[in-house]
Amino acid sequence: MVLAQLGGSISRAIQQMSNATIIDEKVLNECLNEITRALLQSDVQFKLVRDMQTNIKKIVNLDDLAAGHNKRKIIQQAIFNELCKMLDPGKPAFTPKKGKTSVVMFVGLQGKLCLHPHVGSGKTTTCTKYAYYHQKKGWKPALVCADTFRAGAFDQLKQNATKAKIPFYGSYMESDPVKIAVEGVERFKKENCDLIIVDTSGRHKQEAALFEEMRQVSEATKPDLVIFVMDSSIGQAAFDQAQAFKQSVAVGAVIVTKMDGHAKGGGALSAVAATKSPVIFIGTGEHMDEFEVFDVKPFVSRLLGMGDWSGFMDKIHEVVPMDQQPELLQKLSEGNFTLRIMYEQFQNILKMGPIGQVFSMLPGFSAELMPKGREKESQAKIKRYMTMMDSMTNEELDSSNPKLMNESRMMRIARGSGRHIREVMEMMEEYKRLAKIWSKMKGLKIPKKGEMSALSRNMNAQHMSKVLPPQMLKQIGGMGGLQNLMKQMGSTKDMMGMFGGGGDK
Ligand SMILES: Nc1nc2c(ncn2[C@@H]2O[C@H](COP(=O)(O)OP(=O)(O)OP(=O)(O)O)[C@@H](O)[C@H]2O)c(=O)[nH]1
Repeated sequence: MVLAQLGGSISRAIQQMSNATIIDEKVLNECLNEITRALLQSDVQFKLVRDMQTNIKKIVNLDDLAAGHNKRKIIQQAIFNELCKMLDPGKPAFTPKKGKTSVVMFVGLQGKLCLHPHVGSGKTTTCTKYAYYHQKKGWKPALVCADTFRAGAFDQLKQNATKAKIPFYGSYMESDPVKIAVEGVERFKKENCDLIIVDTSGRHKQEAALFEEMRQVSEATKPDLVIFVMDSSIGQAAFDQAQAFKQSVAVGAVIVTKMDGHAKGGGALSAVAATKSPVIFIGTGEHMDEFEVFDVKPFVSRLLGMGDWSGFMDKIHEVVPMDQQPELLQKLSEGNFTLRIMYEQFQNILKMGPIGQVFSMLPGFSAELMPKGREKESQAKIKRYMTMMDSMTNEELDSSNPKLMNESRMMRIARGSGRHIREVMEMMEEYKRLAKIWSKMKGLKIPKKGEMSALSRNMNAQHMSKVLPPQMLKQIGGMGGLQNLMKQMGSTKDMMGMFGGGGDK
């Protein structure tokens, strides 16, 4: 079961429970059993699932709930909290500091239980993604290839590093991974790199030999952080594998790769439990920038189909150039999504990568504009749209009234750009679709980065109702239910917490 399906099953179970006129023990048990089934099917370890069920039952004591309490809300919140707890080991991972040298060692198994035994966990790719992510933020990362077992590992790292313009170290001749690791770390310390990343072997003749090698590399390089890289498709094997690494080296964080694939994602939860370390990033594709910071609450919100405002805002900050941000956010909060804004955003997309990532974070919105695996086609489409928009007048670009674009205007644009009128119409449909989504931002106070709580303070039920997916709103009991809920919760901040946007970052 893919994670999205897991989310769907859980949401359905909650929905079914909410439809019941009276929520008694039987209804609660049915709901919990449904959720348990979904989690087990997603490869979450049995013990974790059982504990979660017990905990929810403990928190939600139906008899104790005085009449008038919102049982649904309590149960829903309990499920949300328990899922968060599963993914949050309670202590944050070591975070390297810019300008201060840190050594980060990556470990992970090739994964003989993977669907494709010849494919690695994605460790080497992830090392580069991690380096690239930090480099974009002004760090001076460097890559060391201490995988001497797999022929081609150094070439792969070299290729990736060269593409991203990140210094690297490795050897075709030397067969001692410890020696290479130490030399590489020494060299980059001298060169004042602040993030020295050591990639290690993922396969060996025997697993015991691999773990011993990890122990030696770790002892010799004294990493500040050891990151366990796990393929999201390893399933139930995740717990044992993660635990085996934890016993050899001090794993401090987890990165789950291939979250874009068709794998069951539940193993991630098990890896967290086995290593008592948080997931810090997830890999969402083969490209360098398909790498996302992992935050528990927004993730669970997204999992439950509740949308992820904070991730969305972060993406805006990442994708839109700094100097354009205030202006764009201002325009959006006025609700005027013009063709010119669309044009400017297309420019950003072409510069920065798929906006599908951004839109997929909006509540109830899937990445239709840039479907996964069809990025090239989508880019060509965007370029085509931009050529057509180049033939538009300022009046047309700055209007937010789609009625302005009558047939004769569209004919002129088609002629001017050498495209068919059908294509201009298609673009206008795309514009209307985007405008509709962005119009939900109208009147919304947009926070600066790091001011998420400002957003929540300024959210009222009206805004909330606009951005929540309709099925969710129904589940809460429509506008009235939402207002009640917000009153009961005292502040909208808690509400946003529940929907994934709460708290300062
Ligand atoms: N779809 C998808 N593919 C990924 C992701 N991360 C890595 N890959 C692909 O997975 C394959 C294996 O990645 P590698 O980085 O070579 O794996 P490795 O773990 O270093 O391999 P070993 O050294 O053998 O352990 C490559 O084809 C990568 O492009 C991801 O997040 N999504």
